[in-house]
Amino acid sequence: MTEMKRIGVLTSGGDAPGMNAAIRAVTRCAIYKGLEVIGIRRGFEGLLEGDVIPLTSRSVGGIIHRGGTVLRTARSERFKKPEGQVEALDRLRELDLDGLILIGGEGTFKGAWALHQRGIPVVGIPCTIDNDIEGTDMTIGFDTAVNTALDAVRKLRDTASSHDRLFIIEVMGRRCGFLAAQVALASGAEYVLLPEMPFDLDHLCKKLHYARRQGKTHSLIIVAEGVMGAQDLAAKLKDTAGYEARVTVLGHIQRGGSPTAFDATLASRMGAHAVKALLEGESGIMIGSLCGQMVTHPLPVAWEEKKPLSDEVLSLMEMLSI
Ligand SMILES: Nc1ncnc2c1ncn2[C@@H]1O[C@H](COP(=O)(O)OP(=O)(O)O)[C@@H](O)[C@H]1O
Ligand SMILES: O=P(O)(O)OC[C@H]1O[C@](O)(COP(=O)(O)O)[C@@H](O)[C@@H]1O
Ligand SMILES: [Mg+2]
Repeated sequence: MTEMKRIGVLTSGGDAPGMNAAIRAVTRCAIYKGLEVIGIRRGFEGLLEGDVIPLTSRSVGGIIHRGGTVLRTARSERFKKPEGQVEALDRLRELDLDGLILIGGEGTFKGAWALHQRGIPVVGIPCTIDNDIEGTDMTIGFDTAVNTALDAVRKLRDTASSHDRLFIIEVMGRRCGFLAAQVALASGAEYVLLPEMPFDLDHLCKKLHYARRQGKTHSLIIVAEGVMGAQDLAAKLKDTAGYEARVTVLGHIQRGGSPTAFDATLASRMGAHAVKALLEGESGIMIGSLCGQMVTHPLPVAWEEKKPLSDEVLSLMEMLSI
């Protein structure tokens, strides 16, 4: 095992609130343990270009509460190819880095695994508003995104109830519905459409008819972007059952803003645990938080096992939306 002297840290994939808190925790814990820290800008793309900056305790000051990522982020097609990975290896050697901490989602972890297999010690910190990573109850950024979307949905409920209207609200989630399900439950929406479940227009129309018969004068439908666009859903409801719906697409607003206390805390704990794991000689692993405890798993856990939606949450939605 090489003695760790100098490590790198990068953020990659979609940004998420709490990325800065994680960068700060990694940097300060590493410096506390006597390491030098190099920040790599714009994820794998910046790594390929050698776009780096030394990080100090002071340079990561004043960022714990800020959304986005001071290191910036990117999605890099070049790095996905073996030639890109070999090039990245050369850059890492030139930079004289003994290990790398990668903050991002499932795609970032696949990239981290490629580097691990090529002999670079890596540790992944799960950070995405999608919460679609197995091995951790929560990813950094998810709680903030839920609260941001919830705040918007509550405002829409005000106007929906004042005008006796049906609203369709589209939230992020191309392949997973954690955000949609949690926002729907917490906002008291009548219906939620998730990528994990088959779309059933007939069932939706029946629920809306039933709601009206029960005396409900307004309804909220949450749809994850991966199921279909909110406009398309509104058109289907109009064509099939004559429903007039107002549409709101929350979009990238869900990715910004200050991290909640939960996310800033999770990011700080995961950042510290990542440095500890790297110093203990671990590699090819991700940090997780299970039942409040910091844990580690091999990186492939993140994509080989699909994180299931909670049946309890789904059946509760069904019960509470009558
Ligand atoms: N299979 C893969 N092999 C190597 N690198 C990958 C792979 N998948 C994704 N990546 C790298 O990770 C980056 C971030 O992944 P992406 O899926 O965009 O975001 P996230 O990490 O948030 O899920 C990609 O742009 C790419 O450079
Ligand atoms: O910002 P982009 O590139 O349009 O990507 C949008 C996607 O990124 C996310 O916000 C976050 O996904 P990742 O964390 O996997 O990058 C998804 O919810 C959304 O589908
Ligand atoms: Mg992802």
